[in-house]
Amino acid sequence: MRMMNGKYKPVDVDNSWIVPYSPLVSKIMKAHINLESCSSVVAIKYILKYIHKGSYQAMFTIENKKDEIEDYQSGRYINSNEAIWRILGFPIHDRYPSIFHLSVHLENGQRVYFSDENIEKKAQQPPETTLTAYFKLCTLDNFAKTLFYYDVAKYYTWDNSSKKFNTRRQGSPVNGYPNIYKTDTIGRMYTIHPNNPECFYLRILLHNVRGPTSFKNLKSVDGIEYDTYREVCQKLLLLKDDKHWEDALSEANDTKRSSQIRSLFIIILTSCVPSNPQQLWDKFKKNMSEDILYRKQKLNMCENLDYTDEIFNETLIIIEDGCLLISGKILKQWGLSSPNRIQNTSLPTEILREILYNVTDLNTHINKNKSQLIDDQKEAFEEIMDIIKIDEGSLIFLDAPGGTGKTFILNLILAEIRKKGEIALAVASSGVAATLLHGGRTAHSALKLPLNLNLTEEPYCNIIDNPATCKLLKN
Ligand SMILES: Nc1ncnc2c1ncn2[C@@H]1O[C@H](COP(=O)(O)OP(=O)(O)OP(=O)(O)O)[C@@H](O)[C@H]1O
Repeated sequence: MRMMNGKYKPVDVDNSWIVPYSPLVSKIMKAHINLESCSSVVAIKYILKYIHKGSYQAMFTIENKKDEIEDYQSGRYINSNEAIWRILGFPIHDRYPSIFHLSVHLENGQRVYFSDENIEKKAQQPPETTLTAYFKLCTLDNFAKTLFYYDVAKYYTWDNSSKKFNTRRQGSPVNGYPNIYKTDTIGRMYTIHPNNPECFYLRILLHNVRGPTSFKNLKSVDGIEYDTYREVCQKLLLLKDDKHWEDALSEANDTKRSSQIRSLFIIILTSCVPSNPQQLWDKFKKNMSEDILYRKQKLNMCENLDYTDEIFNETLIIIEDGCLLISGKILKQWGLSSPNRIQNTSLPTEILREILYNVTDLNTHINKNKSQLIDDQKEAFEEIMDIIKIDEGSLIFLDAPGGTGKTFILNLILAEIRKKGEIALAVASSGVAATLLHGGRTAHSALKLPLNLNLTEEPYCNIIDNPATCKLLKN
């Protein structure tokens, strides 16, 4: 009976259901054998499938789970292919050529396992790794000096107990070096992700520098020692240029705002492994700082204010904050100079506003107006300048009838002081008066004078404890 569409259907069983038995063939082959003639296209199945179909699958349970031998024997399923493979004694598995793993780490950056008992000893003398042993080998062995790190396993074996490389005793001899034998062993350095930049560049150097004797030695090229492995890679022209990143930033510069260019730079730094971030920064720092410059120009009411180190420093702080957020790394780890965060807090716009005058403009102003001074003005101007030069501090009252040139002299004095990069705080009692003085502000604003003296018993200037304000007033 056979199930079809939910119903049993009767099946006729005839001779075709019986495996044919041929006594003659069985006798010739000395085995029970079943011969079938395949005359249709279905034969292809027998030719291709049965040779490759491999083991059958089986489900089974293991009662005594603690007995590993029993588990193995009960669970092992040997199919015909595997059985014949074993009967004929073919190798079960093979690995060729052998692979030897080589550690890559920064100086004192190797992994050290320690316990409470041996922690001090391990700290004083960390165990050798294949890398430090390779450096030692290159110091002592002339042949090793000719090798790249990845080649060392071909000629030397690693003694794990003494943690050092020994010359091989078997293999093919090497011309010119008696007692050195070569094998096919492949040395594989562990992969280092570019997010670990210095180690990544160290690995590149190990692939390209023969016989280094120390970490320090790897950092030296033509007798010059560099600070970072990245610089050495650049010096040896091992890194690709950053043209495509330059193009990306240039393109962004055509259409994007400064903050967006900064974001792109942050992404390039954290995800794209640029070869020379410093060069990218130098090229695009102005584009990335435009909004900050604009803000400072507005704040200082000075359109001539140009890019300064403080502005770039502020940009770098924003970029570093972005990098920290994405990858937890500071700019120094990409070979960029670290922003000065202290400087940023102690040199705010308050001081910048007073020192960032355009010297050319000031000189033009002085040259134009100084020669116009009349005798009285000249006398007053020179006397005041002399007092300022003595630098002992004093109170000077300049009084004259209205419209006789007091403000004219004051602006000249301000320009004379400011052109030397010194601070001259110009204040006036009213906003209108303040606009007449170059860079003028109201005294109430600059000195935080109390607005209504009648309201407080002991009036005082509300200057908060800010080093920048103190410095400004002191100067
Ligand atoms: N030596 C000079 N040469 C050319 N122009 C001058 C000279 N001195 C003053 N002036 C001009 O005279 C005008 C009045 O000068 P200023 O405003 O300095 O006078 P003031 O004494 O400050 O006036 P007030 O008391 O009303 O504030 C200004 O336009 C100024 O440029």
